[in-house]
Amino acid sequence: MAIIEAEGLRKRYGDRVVLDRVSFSVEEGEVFGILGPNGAGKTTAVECVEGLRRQDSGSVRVLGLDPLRQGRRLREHIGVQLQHTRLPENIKVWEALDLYASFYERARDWRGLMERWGLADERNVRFGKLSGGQCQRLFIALALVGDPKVAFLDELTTGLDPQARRATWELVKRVRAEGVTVVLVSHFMDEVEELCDRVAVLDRGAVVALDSPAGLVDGVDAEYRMSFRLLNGSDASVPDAEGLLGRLDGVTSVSRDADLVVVVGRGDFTSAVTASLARERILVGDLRIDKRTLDDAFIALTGRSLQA
Ligand SMILES: Nc1ncnc2c1ncn2[C@@H]1O[C@H](COP(=O)(O)OP(=O)(O)OP(=O)(O)O)[C@@H](O)[C@H]1O
Repeated sequence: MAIIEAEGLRKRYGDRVVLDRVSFSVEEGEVFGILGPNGAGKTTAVECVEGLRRQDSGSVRVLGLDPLRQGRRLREHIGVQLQHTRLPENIKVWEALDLYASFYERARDWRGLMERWGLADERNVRFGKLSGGQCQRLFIALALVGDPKVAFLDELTTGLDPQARRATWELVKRVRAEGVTVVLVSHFMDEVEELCDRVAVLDRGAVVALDSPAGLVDGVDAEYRMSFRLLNGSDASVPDAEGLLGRLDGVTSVSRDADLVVVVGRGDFTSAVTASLARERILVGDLRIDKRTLDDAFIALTGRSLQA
């Protein structure tokens, strides 16, 4: 069942089109990613869905409610961690949880939440003294204090060190395991690959693809590479590996440095290469095929790297 339906969202700031007919739906129980480079319109899209910004046109339904006209009712059922959430430096962990719980009619027992999210030892620590990872744990706990059906997590791991990022990923998995649908806004490929069931790729305000991470990788005809070493003896018998392999279907380039051959291509070119090597009785070792990644898919979709 779709828990969120966004249809044809458009938004401009002055002359600048920030969302251009953005549509997606989120199924109950999934982790849905919105992926794109800085400025792609991710936060704008998600804040229209949350009812925090007003789209110029297009419609949104979250849990069957219109976020603009039924915002108060909706906010009882959603949890939001905004991209730039800050709390007063002096507020203690327990005070923040108590405060947020007061915003909801049917809040969860925040003491249990504090235990569950590993914050019990920090209950009296002031916000300004928390580490990056502890802050994220607190923000997730705050997003869950109203016992939401959907949690929106925007750029959750930006600025965290690798260890804290991984720990935060485990928290997101736990949120999902508790039955909460998660909308995760991110500009990190690895995060989306690890956590999301489906992803909308946003580029310059438009959804350029929407699929599972694996589906996105398989769906685009991105180049990838294989490499191998010509084993002793075969080198002399294959003076023209470039010519032999370069003619195969899907191969776009072949380069050779002494006994190391690198073949770049598309589609199922690796089968053609291995079959051709076998036919010519060319022995190879150190065979490596570099997996296509979501980053390759992103480059194929948008013409640029997300990580740049
Ligand atoms: N209130 C506003 N007024 C004018 N321009 C805005 C406003 N909010 C956002 N923008 C512009 O709209 C574009 C999209 O911003 P948005 O924050 O939605 O992108 P994003 O994909 O979430 O990027 P980031 O990851 O950097 O937050 C950006 O160019 C931004 O400068």
